[in-house]
Amino acid sequence: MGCVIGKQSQSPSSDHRRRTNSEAPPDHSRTRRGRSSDQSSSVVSVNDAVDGVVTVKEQMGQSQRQQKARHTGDFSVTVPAPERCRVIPDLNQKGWPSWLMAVAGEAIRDWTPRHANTFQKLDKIGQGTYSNVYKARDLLTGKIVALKKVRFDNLEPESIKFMAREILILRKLDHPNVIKLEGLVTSRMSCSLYLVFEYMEHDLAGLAASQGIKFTETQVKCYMKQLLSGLEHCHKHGVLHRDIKGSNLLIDNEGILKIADFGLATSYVPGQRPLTSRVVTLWYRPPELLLGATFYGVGVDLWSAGCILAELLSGKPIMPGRTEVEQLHKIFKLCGSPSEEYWKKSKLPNATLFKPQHPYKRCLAEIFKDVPSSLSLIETLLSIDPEERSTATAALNSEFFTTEPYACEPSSLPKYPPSKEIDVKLRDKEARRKRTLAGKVNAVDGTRRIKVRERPARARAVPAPEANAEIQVNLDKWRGMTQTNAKSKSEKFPPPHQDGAVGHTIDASNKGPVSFGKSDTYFSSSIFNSKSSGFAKSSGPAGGPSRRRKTNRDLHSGPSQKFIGGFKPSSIGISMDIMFKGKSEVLGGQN
Ligand SMILES: Nc1ncnc2c1ncn2[C@@H]1O[C@H](COP(=O)(O)OP(=O)(O)OP(=O)(O)O)[C@@H](O)[C@H]1O
Repeated sequence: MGCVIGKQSQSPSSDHRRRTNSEAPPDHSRTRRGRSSDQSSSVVSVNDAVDGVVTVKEQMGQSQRQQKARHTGDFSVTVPAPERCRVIPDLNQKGWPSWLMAVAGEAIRDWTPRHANTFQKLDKIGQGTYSNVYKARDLLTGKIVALKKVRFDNLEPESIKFMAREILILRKLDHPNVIKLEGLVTSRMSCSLYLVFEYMEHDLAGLAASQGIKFTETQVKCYMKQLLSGLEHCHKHGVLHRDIKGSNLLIDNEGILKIADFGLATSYVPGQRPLTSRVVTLWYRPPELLLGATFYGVGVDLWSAGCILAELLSGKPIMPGRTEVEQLHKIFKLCGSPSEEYWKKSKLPNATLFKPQHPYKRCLAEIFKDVPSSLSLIETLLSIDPEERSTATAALNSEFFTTEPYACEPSSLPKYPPSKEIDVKLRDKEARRKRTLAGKVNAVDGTRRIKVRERPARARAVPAPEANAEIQVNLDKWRGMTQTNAKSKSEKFPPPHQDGAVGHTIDASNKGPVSFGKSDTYFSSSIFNSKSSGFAKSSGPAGGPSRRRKTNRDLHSGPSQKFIGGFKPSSIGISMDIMFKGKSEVLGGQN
C-alpha cells in the first residue's frame, strides 16, 4: 500500500485552541509560476500509487519542475535530505511518512490514516499552480469528492510547508461558505499528497464565462452574501484568504458558494507582524499591496470581493491589468487617485514612486448608475483607503442586502451544467484547435484563409503575467542595480521578516516618482462605459488571470484594446516612463 488517507479525529476548533501562534507556520507567498505542461503528466493515479507505479512522463517532468522551485526563505525547519520519490519512506505508527511528519507534523496531527484504494479517481476537474484536482468516488460512502493532489518536488520543504499551512488554516475554519477539508491521502511512491474536499460542481469563473449564463441582480446578491459570510467567518478566525477570485469561489448544484484554495491564506493578528505584499491575483489585488504594504488586514479580501461584485454586475472583469503598473493605473482611473492625506498617512514603500502626476476622479458612481442598490457597497469595498472598506459584517448589513430586490435563496438559483474554469479553458482549446484545422484545410484547398473574428469567451479575457515580478524588475533597473540576477535573488531570498517574497526595499537615496506620464492618455478604460455596464452578458471571465507566468502567446490572445503609447500588450507597463533625477528612462523588452 502506497497511500494512506488521513481522517480528522478531533474537531478543528479544539486543534485551533491548542495551537499557539508560534506554532503556526511562517507566512510566505507562493511564487506561482510556470504551470508547465508536464504537470498533468506528473500525476500518478491513486491506484497507480498504491501499486507503486510511477509513469515515465512523471520522471521526465522532474528536472523541469525542479527549476520552478517555490520559495519562502523563512523556514527554519530541519527536513530530511531530499529523497527520490520512488524510495519508500518510513511510516510512523499512524501511517504517515517520515518526510511529511518532519515538516508538516502539526498539520496532520490527530488525523488517522485510511486506505487510498477506497477511492476511485474519475476525472481531472481542475488544475492549479501547484496541484491538480480530480473528481473521485469515496468507495466507502459512495460520496463524490474532490482530490487535490499537491506535488512535492524532491520533497522540497517549502512545498510541504505551503500545503501544511493550507491544511492548518482549513482546519481552523468551519462554515457553510468555506470549503471543508475532509481528509488527506499521501503517496509513498510519488511524493504527493491528496487533500480530500467535498465536491463542488462549478466555480464562479466558469459560470460567469459560460455562454448563455446571465446573472440577475438577486443572483448576484445571493452569491455576494455567501462570499461575504464566508469572509466574515475567515476574518473572525484571524484568517486572511489573500486570493479571492472567481475560480476560487466554488458553487455546488444547490447554489451554495464556498470559498476555496487557502494556499495563499495566512493567520494574522492586526499589526502584529509584516506580511508579504506579493499576494492576490493581479486583477483582484488592492492598491495598498501594489504599493508595497506589509501591514494590512481584512481590507485586502474586501477589495477583491468588491472586484467580484463589480464584475458580476458588469459582466466582465473590471480592472484586467497586465502588469502591476497598469493595474495600479486602472485602479486610479476607476476609483480615483488617493488623496494627499492618504499618500502622507500610508507611508507605503512604493507610494512616492507610483503617485500619478495628475489626480484622477473617481467614476464608480457614473459606471454603476444603472444598479443603484449596489453603488454604496461597491463604493465602500473599492475604497482606496483600506480602512474605509470596513468589514465583511458591515458589508452584509449594507443596503445592498437590505433593500429590494433581495438576494434569492441559493436553492432557487438555476441549475447549471458543470462549469469550471478548466471547462472554459478546454472549450477554448478545442475552438482554437478547430480554427487551426480549418485554416489548414483552407490552405490545402487553396481557398483564402479568412480571419476568424469570433473568440470564445475565455480568450477574450486579458491574462496577466506572473503578477509580482514586474514592479520589482523596474525598481531594480531604476535603482541601477548591478546584480545580474537581482529579480530572481529577491524572489529566492526574501528578507525573512517579510513573509516570504517582498523583495527589495526602496533605497531612499534613489527615490523619485515613477510617472504614468504621457502614457496616461493612452490607457483605455475599455471595460467600462455606462452603456456596457449593467447586466449585459458577460464577455469575459470572472476568474481573472492566473498567477502563473504567461507566455507571449497568452498575452497576445487578449481583446483588441488601446495600448499604452501604442505598445503591444507584451510591453505594456514595462515601457512606462521612469522619472529619475529629472531624466526620463524607458524600460522595455521584458515580460
Ligand atoms: N472541492 C472542489 N470541488 C470541485 N472542484 C474543485 C474543488 N477544489 C478545487 N476545484 C477545482 O480545481 C481548481 C484548482 O483548485 P485550487 O484553486 O484549489 O488549486 P491551486 O493549485 O491552488 O490553484 P490556483 O493556482 O489557480 O490558485 C479550482 O479552480 C476548481 O475549479
